[in-house]
Amino acid sequence: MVFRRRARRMRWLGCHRLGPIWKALLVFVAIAFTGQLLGFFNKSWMQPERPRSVFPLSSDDGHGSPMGPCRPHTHAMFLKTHKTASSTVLNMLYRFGEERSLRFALPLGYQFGYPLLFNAHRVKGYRGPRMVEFNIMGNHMRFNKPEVEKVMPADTFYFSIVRDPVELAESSYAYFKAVAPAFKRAKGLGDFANDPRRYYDPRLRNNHYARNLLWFDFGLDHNANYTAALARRGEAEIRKSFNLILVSEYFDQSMVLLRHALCWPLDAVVSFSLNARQPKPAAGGSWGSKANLGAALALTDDQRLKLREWNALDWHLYQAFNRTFWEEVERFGRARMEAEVALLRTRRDVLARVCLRDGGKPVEASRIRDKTIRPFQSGLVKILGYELHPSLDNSTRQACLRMIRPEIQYKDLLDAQQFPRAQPPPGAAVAAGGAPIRREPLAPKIGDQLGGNSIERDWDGTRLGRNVSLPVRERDGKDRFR
Ligand SMILES: Nc1ncnc2c1ncn2[C@@H]1O[C@H](COP(=O)(O)OS(=O)(=O)O)[C@@H](OP(=O)(O)O)[C@H]1O
Repeated sequence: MVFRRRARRMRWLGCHRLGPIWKALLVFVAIAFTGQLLGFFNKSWMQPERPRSVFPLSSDDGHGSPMGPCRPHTHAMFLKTHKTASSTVLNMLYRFGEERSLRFALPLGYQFGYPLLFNAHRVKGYRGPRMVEFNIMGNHMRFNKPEVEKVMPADTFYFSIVRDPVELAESSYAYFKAVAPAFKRAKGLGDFANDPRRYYDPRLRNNHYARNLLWFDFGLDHNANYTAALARRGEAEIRKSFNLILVSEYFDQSMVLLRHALCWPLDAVVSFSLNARQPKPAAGGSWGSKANLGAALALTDDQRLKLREWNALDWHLYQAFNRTFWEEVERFGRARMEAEVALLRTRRDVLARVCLRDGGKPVEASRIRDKTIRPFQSGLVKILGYELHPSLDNSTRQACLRMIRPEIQYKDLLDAQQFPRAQPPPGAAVAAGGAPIRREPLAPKIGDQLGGNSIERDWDGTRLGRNVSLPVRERDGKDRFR
């Protein structure tokens, strides 16, 4: 009976008359249609003639909710605060700008003279106040608005990101243990939290990593004694300068707000977490050959409270901007936010399946076969990166590579694109994306103590120069002048 009905239906559809070629065609159309729905084959992924990105260039890429008639912002300044997921945000800016051939305000080394206050002359290619149109600025700096304004256009969108200071302290301790004297001397973060003043000398270079790091990055005095009035003044100053402050703990919601503020397509804010630490080992385990780092980072509730007090200025900022953030979400609409976050996560899952090996899990640098995409390593813990799926076609590979290329390598690539005449001679190391880079990121050599180092160096040891002759580090690690 059932079979008879099915046979009748097939006859009605005319399938019995279809030859094998028509059947194959039908199957192909069905696959292509499903692919479209899932976003695998949007226009940019299908065009083989030149490497394209996963991101179509309109503000409405068909994946997110429609953006309406707004025009995408192309003047953006991101204050890259430390240990706040800022490398993940910077990667989005890099991708967005690279795909649209926007001009980046790039540092001579890898940071804008950090930890000194920002100065416009730190920007490669700067020729005087607003002489050159820069679109995007986002490398680490200690914020200094009047100098930034010399570089960026008047209609620039300013934004930054904050994180709970206790989580931030943990990340900072793990990463800067070897360079911040206050951390170096303590047995562990708990030990430091018990009595920070015992370890902390405000005169020593790099100790800013150990106290009110957000406050410091925003250009404020991080050693000032906390008072409510001072904290409110600092907060007000930041509010005057910035259009939006994101919150690391609510990264996806932050991306939705950012995308709407900038009128950017959904794909521009879909990302894989970069610069993540290897997770803490289970009790009794150890991290590699080093001491038990799990114990070094363990904190009691009391120690967490003490860290909050020690970083009281940052705690104030975090609370204030967290409140504002949720007010923004309220204005945006809670239900609308939930729907957009769900879309963003679905899209990230799809891209992870397409792009990444091991189901998209981040892996230790040493396991990444392509050495040119290994992330920079620092401190006590292993910083994780990604491996690309081995069987990607060229254009898909280029698009995926953009999403996982570590910060240092990406900066080198953009630098080479913006200053093509300054390329190193043939034979220098070439990154996966075609850019010359150092073979492997070098260990950081941050200047020791105040006044102890006459040659000015960036955080990673790069010797800094002026715009006239620019030092580059070649594959052999020697500085040469371009
Ligand atoms: N998407 C997303 N959401 C939440 N958290 C994220 C995300 N991406 C990166 N991270 C975490 O951010 C920490 C690294 O921060 P930064 O990239 O700012 O570090 S750095 O200052 O540039 O070295 C680092 O934190 P820890 O793992 O606690 O060290 C990353 O895991």
